[in-house]
Amino acid sequence: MLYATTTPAAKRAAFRERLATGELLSLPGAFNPLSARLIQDKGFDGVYISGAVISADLGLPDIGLTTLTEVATRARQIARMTDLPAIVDADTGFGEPMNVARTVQELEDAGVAGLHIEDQINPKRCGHLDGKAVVDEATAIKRIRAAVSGRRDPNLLIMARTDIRAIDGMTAATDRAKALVDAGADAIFPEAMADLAEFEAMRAAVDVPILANMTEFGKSELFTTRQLADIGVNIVIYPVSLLRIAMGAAERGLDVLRSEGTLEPVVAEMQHRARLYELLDYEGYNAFDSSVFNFTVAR
Ligand SMILES: C[C@](O)(C(=O)O)[C@H](CC(=O)O)C(=O)O
Ligand SMILES: [Mg+2]
Repeated sequence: MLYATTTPAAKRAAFRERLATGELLSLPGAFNPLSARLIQDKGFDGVYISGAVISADLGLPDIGLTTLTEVATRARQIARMTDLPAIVDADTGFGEPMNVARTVQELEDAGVAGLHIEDQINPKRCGHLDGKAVVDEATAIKRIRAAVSGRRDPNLLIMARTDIRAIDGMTAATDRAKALVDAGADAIFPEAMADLAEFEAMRAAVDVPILANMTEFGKSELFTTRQLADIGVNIVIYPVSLLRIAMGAAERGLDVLRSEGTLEPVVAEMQHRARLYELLDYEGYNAFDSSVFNFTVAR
């Protein structure tokens, strides 16, 4: 009932323990708090909170228009609804190194288990678009150092994302990743890897956990969890997938309503009211309610 009961500190500690096993942890992107519950119910290891989804949800493109306040608010709403650890996309950290440190504290207060800061210039753009640019190594390092110094819970996972592969190639990407690990990054998110061999090269270059971004319609092929686990990837995210699935279904439903004047043909595809109530734990609220109202006080 209400929010999940696992504390942010416990989620962070549990996430660190799971990561230390070396197994592949699978994190679908929650496009709202309710979908975080579904992700937990289906037995995934964590939830991802995507910057692209937060932007799209507001009707905006993913080009650095969202504010720290918007991202932290959404992260808090999603993270508190699940016992799973949540990893949030902090884009470029919302400013200069001092701002990055504050971003980390705000997101830590929002209850996430980890976050990633990328090395794109401001304003950033989706990592799978062409025409990106990255900052120099010294600036990228400053962002990660600032992030690490901002954190108060040592278990908050600070992940460095590098977008340099699409600009300067794979050697630049492994060099940048090593420098970011030396700067204190707990994990590496190598953006827009072209194939499995590139993930393998990244795996060989650093000895911290690495993340694979299995976003659809992007620069990477969609590898299976088996393929990614076999080469030692530690975290896989499906950042925008649930939003794409839901929006695809919504579009098809609206077309049916428009053409047939009824949604009857698509009712079977809808989540049933009973299932929604199960996810929302109506039962729990009923029990709470009756315990309040059936309460008798001895005089
Ligand atoms: C992971 C990502 O940063 C996100 O915001 O979810 C995006 C995903 C996408 O646009 O498909 C990205 O830059 O890869
Ligand atoms: Mg993003």
